[in-house]
Amino acid sequence: MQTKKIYVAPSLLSANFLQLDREIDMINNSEADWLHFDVMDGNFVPNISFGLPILAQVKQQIKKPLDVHLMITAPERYAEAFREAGADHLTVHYEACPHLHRNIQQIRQLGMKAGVAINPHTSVSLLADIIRDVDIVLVMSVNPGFGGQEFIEHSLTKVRQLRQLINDTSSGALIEIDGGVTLENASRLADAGCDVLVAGNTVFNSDNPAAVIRQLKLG
Ligand SMILES: O=C(CO)[C@H](O)[C@H](O)COP(=O)(O)O
Ligand SMILES: [Fe+2]
Repeated sequence: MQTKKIYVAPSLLSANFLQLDREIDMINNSEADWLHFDVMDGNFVPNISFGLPILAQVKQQIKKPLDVHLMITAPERYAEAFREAGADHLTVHYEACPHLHRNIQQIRQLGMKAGVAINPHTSVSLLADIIRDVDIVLVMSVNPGFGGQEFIEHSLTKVRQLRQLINDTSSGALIEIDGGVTLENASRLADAGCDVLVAGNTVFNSDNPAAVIRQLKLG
């Protein structure tokens, strides 16, 4: 049973886009901490979602920090544009960044919190030399590209390894888990060391999204 604060970040990917106005109001009036915004380019991942113009409009109405997850190749090309469109946190993929340290510096210099995401096959040990420089580590617990997939159980081991790495290095990074988060696995994720739960399908495809967000926060 965990007692620390758990952040909940509903993922807009599973929202009803014909009723975005209502969905954003629901988030504003809920206990959600951040709004998670998944950008996919059809190249790094086999799907295309939404991008800068939508983010800029969402920014006008949302009252919570915008947590942008870039699933795109060469994300450094767009860091400044995402800042201008309203991103508060910008997370790039380890697998998409041969110059990750430079990319993280760029994001921080632009005034955003900087995150690194790792795919299910990417080892936590590869983060040893960047862990002190990031604000967020996003552990993908499904293969990126789609909402509503099944949680990969091995992700729990990765979260425990990451918690150990963060403790050993006195890093201040938050652990964010993304993919297949449900009311059933939330407490195990919190106990393993997660700080932030991203949830798309579980929140937006429920009868009472605000109540689900509240329950997820209890871990
Ligand atoms: O990054 C993502 C997909 O690549 C999404 O944030 C993630 O899949 C959330 O959706 P769900 O909670 O429905 O699994
Ligand atoms: Fe995501």
